Amino acid sequence: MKNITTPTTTIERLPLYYRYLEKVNSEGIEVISSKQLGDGLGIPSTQVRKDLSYYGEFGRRGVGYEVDVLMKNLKKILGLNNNWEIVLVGAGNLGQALVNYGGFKKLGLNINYVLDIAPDEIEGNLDEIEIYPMEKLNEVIRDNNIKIAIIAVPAEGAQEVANKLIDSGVEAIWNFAPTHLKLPEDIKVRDEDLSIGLISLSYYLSN
Ligand SMILES: NC(=O)c1ccc[n+]([C@@H]2O[C@H](COP(=O)([O-])OP(=O)(O)OC[C@H]3O[C@@H](n4cnc5c(N)ncnc54)[C@H](O)[C@@H]3O)[C@@H](O)[C@H]2O)c1
Repeated sequence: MKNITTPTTTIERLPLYYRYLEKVNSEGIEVISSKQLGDGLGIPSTQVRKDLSYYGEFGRRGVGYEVDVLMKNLKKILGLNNNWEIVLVGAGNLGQALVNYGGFKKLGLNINYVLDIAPDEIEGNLDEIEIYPMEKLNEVIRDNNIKIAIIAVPAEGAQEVANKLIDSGVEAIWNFAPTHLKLPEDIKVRDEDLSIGLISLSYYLSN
C-alpha cells in the first residue's frame, strides 16, 4: 500500500467513497464506474481515479470497480475492520447526541465508554450506558485498550482531559471543545466545529 505520501484531501474523500459504495451496494448495484462514483459525490472522475490509485489498481479500464471488492478494500484502508472501542468524555447535550447516533456503530466505531466529571447529575437519555466518573478514566482506557477518544466537555476543561487521555494510552482525539489543544506531535487530533459551516452560510448570504 503506497499511502505514505497520500494527500490529506484524498484521505478525507475516502470515507465519502466508502459511504457512497455502501449506498449503491444496498441498492444491488455490483459494478460502478469512476464517473458514476464521482457524479454521486460531486467529484470529477479523474479525481476519483487518482485518489484510489494511491492504494492500488482496483478498477478495470472500460468496466469500472466491483462495488463489494472496492468496499472491502476501502474498509481495510480506513481501518474500519478494527471495530474500534471509543471513549467519550462529557455526557452533556453534544456527548449524548454522539453516543445515541446509530451511524457510528454501523461503521465499527463503538462509543461504548462514557465518562463525566459529574455522572450523577446527567439528565437525558443515556439510560443504557454506564457513565463513569473521571477517576475511572485510566482504568477504562487501559482495561479496554482504547486508542480513540472524543472530547465533549467545555473548553476550559478540554486540555486537562486531553492530557489524561493521552497519559492513559489514547492516540487519537476527536475534539469538539472550541479550543486549540497542545498535544504531542504523534497524537492525531481532529478539531470539529459545526458553527463554521453555519457561519459560512451566513457569510455567503451577506456578501
Ligand atoms: N464542535 C461543535 O460543533 C460543537 C457543537 C456543540 C457543542 N460543542 C462544544 O462541545 C462541548 C460540550 O457542549 P454541550 O452543549 O454538550 O455542553 P454541556 O454543558 O451540555 O455538557 C458538558 C458535559 O461535560 C461535563 N464536564 C465538564 N467539565 C468536565 C471535565 N473537566 N471532565 C469531564 N467532564 C466534564 C459536564 O458535567 C457536562 O455533562 C462544549 O465545549 C461546546 O462548546 C461543540
